Amino acid sequence: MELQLALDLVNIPEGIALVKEVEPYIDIVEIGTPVVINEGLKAVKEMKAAFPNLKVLADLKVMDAAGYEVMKASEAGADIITILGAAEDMTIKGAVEEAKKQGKKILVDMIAVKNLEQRAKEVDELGVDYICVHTGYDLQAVGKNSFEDLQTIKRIVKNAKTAIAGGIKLDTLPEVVNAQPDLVIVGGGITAQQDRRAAAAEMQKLIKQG
Ligand SMILES: O=C([C@H](O)CO)[C@H](O)[C@H](O)COP(=O)(O)O
Repeated sequence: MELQLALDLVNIPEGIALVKEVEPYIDIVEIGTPVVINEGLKAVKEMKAAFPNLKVLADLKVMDAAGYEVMKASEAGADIITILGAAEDMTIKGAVEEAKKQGKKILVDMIAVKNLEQRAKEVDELGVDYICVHTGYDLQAVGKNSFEDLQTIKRIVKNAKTAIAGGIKLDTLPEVVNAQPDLVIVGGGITAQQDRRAAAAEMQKLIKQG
């Protein structure tokens, strides 16, 4: 099980400073969608240059023209690129094909997918690397989480690795770890804590024990 730190509400220097605090405890650093919108793929490039030993995920949430977007993110240094599960099959196939060419991985974000069982099965057959259940900020705000959805994809997915994102905190991490995803994605559960290093260290401990 791996731990991914999601950076969403920072600029590039703040992001780099934050990763410096928690580097020993994380496996992957995510350049979140808001950071990509504000800073572009330069954020991926600078993060990879600052931390060549960490995997960098570009949270592009690709919906169309995946071959081109995956190529650009790969050129910037991303190791993993996200695409939406709601995208057309041919878009997801395009992403997988380009990622293979570039030696990169594709994570499918199942945010807002209505028939999770059916879509997870379909997407799994398209050869993606990760399938991620995700409760976005808007549904977190009304008290939702993806813990049940994680059980669902653990049952359905046969080939891809499983991942979970959205509002995971230290007190809810044990429930997540119990379900044994391959990847746990945490943003505010680390970045919004007073002692980020301690939060990340504790999370890594729970994940490695699990
Ligand atoms: O993907 C995310 C969200 O859609 C904003 O881009 C976050 O990175 C993801 O939800 C993890 O962040 P937290 O919910 O703060 O843990």
